[in-house]
Amino acid sequence: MDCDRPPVTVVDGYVPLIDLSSRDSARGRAAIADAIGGACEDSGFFIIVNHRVPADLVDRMYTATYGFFTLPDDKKDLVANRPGVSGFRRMGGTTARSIGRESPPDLCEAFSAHTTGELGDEERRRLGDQWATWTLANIWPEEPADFKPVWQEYMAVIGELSADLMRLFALALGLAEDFFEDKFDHHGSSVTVNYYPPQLEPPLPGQLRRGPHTDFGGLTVLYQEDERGGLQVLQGGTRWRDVPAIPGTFVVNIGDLMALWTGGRWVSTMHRVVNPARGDTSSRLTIPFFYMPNHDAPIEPMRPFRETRAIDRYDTVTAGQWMSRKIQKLFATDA
Ligand SMILES: O=C(O)CCC(=O)C(=O)O
Ligand SMILES: [Fe+2]
Repeated sequence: MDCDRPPVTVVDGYVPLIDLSSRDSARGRAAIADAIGGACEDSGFFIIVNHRVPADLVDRMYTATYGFFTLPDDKKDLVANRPGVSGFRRMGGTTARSIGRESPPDLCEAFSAHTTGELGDEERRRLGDQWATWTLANIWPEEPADFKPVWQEYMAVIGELSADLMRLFALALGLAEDFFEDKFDHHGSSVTVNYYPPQLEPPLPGQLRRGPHTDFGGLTVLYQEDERGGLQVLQGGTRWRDVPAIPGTFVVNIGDLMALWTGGRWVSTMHRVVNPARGDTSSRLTIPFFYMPNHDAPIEPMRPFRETRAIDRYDTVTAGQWMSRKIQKLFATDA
């Protein structure tokens, strides 16, 4: 790309499309960082194109994951999440509870694995003493046969992309590019896939595919199935905007910890996934990679932002405590 051309294309005025192709040159990085900074102050959401994640890897990840979710339930239950392991959940939780709202459970199945999930028991025990998903061992299905290697490859590649996005975030905030490196050098990120099954029955009142929430961590890189939208992001506290599903792109949004670190200058925006129109019985699969900082990273606003407005920290001190509190609410079986 010509670095003099702005790297942003406005798709809908709220969630811009940012072209990452010039990210090898200092000039290109500065222009991209500028576009990212604008988006993160406004909506906290943007879409990336020319991200260099091989299309073939995304295809293999989609195919293996879709293959798993469309197995019979008894096969999926072989790798059901249980104490000490991640894995399959028939119900993806009640996401609205993470923001203190009550609703029927989300119409969603989920499968999770963590970047720390392959460590030995002893090493995982050292990742904090609170209940935490990133201390869970991964559990893998035998079918489809390539599920585990494809997920591992995908997590490594999107982890690298996320680390570079954090370097661009640092530039956007006027910080040294490596500013966030020591906050993510033993990160416990996860892929928690959402499979939204065909809706053969009408949803209950107030029931969504995923209820309103903000993401908890540093940033999220989301693959959404082409042309089957549903993701909406809140604008101005009242207006839900559709996030376009554009083939070959990822949606990136920042999580609560970026908002906390920047003293609220960047926004972690509420989003949700709405149901398809009645009679539309298509399923939808999305693959979010949640880039979570080290569990022991502090969460007070970073030095340049200490004087900006205070935000609710739930009196938590570390990133791990914050994320653990949020995740527990989401999966609580009673409020
Ligand atoms: O499925 C989607 O489009 C988004 C899901 C989401 O917001 C999440 O998993 O945090
Ligand atoms: Fe989300």
